Amino acid sequence: MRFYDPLRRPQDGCEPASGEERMTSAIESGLLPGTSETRPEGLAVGGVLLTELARRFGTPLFVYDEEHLRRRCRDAVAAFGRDNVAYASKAFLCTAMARLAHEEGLLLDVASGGELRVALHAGVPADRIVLHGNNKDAAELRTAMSARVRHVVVDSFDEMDRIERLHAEEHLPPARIQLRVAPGVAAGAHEAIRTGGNDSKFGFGLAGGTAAAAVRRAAGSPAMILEGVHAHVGSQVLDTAELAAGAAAVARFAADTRMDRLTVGGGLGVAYEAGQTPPSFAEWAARVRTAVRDAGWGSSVTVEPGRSIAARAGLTLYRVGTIKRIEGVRTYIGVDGGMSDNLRPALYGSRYEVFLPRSPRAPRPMRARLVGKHCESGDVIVDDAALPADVAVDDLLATPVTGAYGYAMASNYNKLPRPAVVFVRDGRARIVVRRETEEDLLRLDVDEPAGFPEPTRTVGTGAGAAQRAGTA
Ligand SMILES: Cc1ncc(COP(=O)(O)O)c(C=O)c1O
Ligand SMILES: N[C@@H](CCCC[NH3+])C(=O)O
Repeated sequence: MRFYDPLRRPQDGCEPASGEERMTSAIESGLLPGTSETRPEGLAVGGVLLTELARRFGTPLFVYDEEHLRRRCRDAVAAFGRDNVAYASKAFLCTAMARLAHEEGLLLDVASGGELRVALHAGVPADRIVLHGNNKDAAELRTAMSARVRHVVVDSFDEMDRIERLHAEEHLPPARIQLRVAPGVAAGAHEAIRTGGNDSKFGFGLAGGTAAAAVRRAAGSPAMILEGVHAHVGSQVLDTAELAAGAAAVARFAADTRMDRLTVGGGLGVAYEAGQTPPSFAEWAARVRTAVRDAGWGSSVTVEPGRSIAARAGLTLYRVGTIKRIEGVRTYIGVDGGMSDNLRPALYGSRYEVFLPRSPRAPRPMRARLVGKHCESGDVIVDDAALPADVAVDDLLATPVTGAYGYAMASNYNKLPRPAVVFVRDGRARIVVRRETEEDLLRLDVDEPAGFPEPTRTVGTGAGAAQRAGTA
């Protein structure tokens, strides 16, 4: 399996936009959040000027258009039906986001104990939460079973062992489960985000009868109430036929094994560059419905969109700090964030656009490489950025469509504090995740003189043991 090839950078499943499309202004690009508007002073989202947000909250800054998020949630529910949409919170999660998705009638898909904790903290009822993970530990399962989450999506026989132990030894209630199946169909913009093939760490393979064996085991266990099957083929999929193929494979299995429920995962792709047109929720729903019906499934289908809910609702604001022109080579524009707030270009070769919020209608004839401030040449945010010609040091820049897997995958590389996240709506901005401080960066450090192993705890004899114990 080959993931990242810097010499042959894959994109997000789309052809790169043509030269002409890359000239389009921010407003014409179709990439901005839904409530974006131009004012004489520049671009406003949610009724608030981006320049004003940067002034008040600093940069880098994640800005989410709350109305856009809500509209996407509603569109998804309209396409698939109430109780048939779970927001895949791995795309972007904080307390406010969990609450928003719940208020809009979505279930919440969480993929770890940490995500589960945030969802419960936000007040999302356990019976609206579905727990995923290819290697859930006993603590995660304990929390989920005690809280009685809607479903634990069981991924392996080892996980079944743990669930049975928790039920038998700690008398936890039986878990309502779905079985995650690897349908033998993989899709997605990059090898690293394709999940549904036979060669996958996720789920019970349909191939070789493993999934059928999992059904038999779960059905016979007092610790599990088997309610359905689940499959997810991959992420950033722009061809709904691929999503439908995965859905059909698992639908056939669900029908054959007489399941009550069928979940076909997320994966719907979004546009990252001007000129790209991703499918709508309605198109996805129509395609999947036909496919599962043809495969013999007569009931409703649940989906788990993450990216397609959150991506376009969010953008990142950066401040330009350096501009380096190398005659005959290229121009580098350095900003105050980088791969610690957007890992996707480095990880998947993903492509983005960049705009100047002070002039959202300006054409973008200039070419430059937008880079971050990390100690790494691969710290590229936009490899071949199109920008207005007058971009200067201290300018504010915006990269749209960073609402999914941006903040979610942020790190403290080079000890950069993670940015703040604000929601904007009706002319008001509210911080939903505060900016980390340098104090936060020290919070987990332990600075005590005593080390391990302690000199008195010598194990075994001889010089080697004494050396290991620190007494030599
Ligand atoms: C099980 C599962 N459901 C849902 C999603 C969400 O995918 P996306 O953000 O592509 O919609 C993922 C991630 O790919 C996933 O693994
Ligand atoms: N992190 C990936 C998506 C992973 C999907 C989760 N299963 C991305 O940014 O594209």
